[in-house]
Amino acid sequence: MSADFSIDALPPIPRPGRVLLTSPDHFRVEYVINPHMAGNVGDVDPSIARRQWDALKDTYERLGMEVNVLAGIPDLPDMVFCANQSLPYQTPGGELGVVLSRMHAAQRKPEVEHYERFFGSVGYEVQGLDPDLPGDFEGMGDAIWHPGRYLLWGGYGYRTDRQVYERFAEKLGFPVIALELTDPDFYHLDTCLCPIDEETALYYPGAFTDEGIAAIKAHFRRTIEAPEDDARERFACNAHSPDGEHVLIQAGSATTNDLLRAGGYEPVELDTSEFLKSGGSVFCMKLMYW
Ligand SMILES: NC(=O)NCCC[C@H](N)C(=O)O
Repeated sequence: MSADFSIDALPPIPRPGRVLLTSPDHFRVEYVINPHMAGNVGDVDPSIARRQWDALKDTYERLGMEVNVLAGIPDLPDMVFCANQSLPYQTPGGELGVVLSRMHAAQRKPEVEHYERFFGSVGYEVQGLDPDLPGDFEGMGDAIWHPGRYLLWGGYGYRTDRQVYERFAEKLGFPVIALELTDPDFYHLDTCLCPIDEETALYYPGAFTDEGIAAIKAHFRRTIEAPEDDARERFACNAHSPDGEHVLIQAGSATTNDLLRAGGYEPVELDTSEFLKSGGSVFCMKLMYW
C-alpha cells in the first residue's frame, strides 16, 4: 500500500457511466449506528424522502447517466444507501467485477446478498472477502476510486479495517492509499473526501490525520477544503461529481458551493434532509458502475 508513485503513471480507467439507486420505499431510521442517527429514530417522513430521492434520480437522468433501480426490501431501512454493500471495479484490461462488503453493523449485513444478485445478473465477476481474512469492509462508503485512474482511496477506522484493502489490491493489482478516519461524525471516507476529477478533490481536513492530509495533497494537484459547518452539518463532502463538471451536493452549503464555482465546477444543489437524519447524503445514495 505504497503511496510512492505518480498518478500519471497509473493505468487509465474510464469513468463509470451507470448509476445504481435503491428505492427508498423502506427507508427509515430504526436504530442508531452512527452519531447522526441519534435522536432521529422514527423521524423520517417517507413522502418527503421519496420526493428527495426522485429529484436525485431525475438529476442523474438529466445529466445523461444510465440509471438502474433496485427495489428496497422491507426491514432493511438503510439499504437505500447503496454505495455501501459493494465495490464495483473495471480493470485496465476491461474486466468488470465487484467486491462484496462485509458490513460492520449486524443490522446491515442482510443487504449485501441483494447487490450480489444484482451484479451477478449484469455479468460482473462477483467476489467476497476471503473467509480467512478478519475485518469488515463497507464498499464505496470507504473505498473510492481516483477519477480516471486505477487507484483506490481506502478509508478505515470505523466501518472498514485497514488490512482488507491489502488482499484485494494485491489480487486485482491496484495501489491503495489508506486514510485513517479520526472523527466519528465522519465514519465513512465518503463523508469527508470527494474526488471530483483526476486533479481535484473536495475534502474536510478535520476528519483526517496529518499523514492523511499530506497524502491527499500529494496526489491531487488541487484540493478544496469544505468548512466545518458545511461538512459536519450538511455533509458537503458527501457530494458526487459524475462527470468532472457538475457536483451534486446537499443544498445550503454556500461556502463550499462558492469554492466549487471558483474552481470552475457547477454545484447542483439537492435536498437530502431526510437521509441526513440517517447519516447519509448524495454520494452514499448511489453506486457507480461500468
Ligand atoms: N456514508 C455512507 O456511505 N452511507 C451512509 C450510511 C448511513 C447508515 N445509516 C449507516 O450508518 O450505515
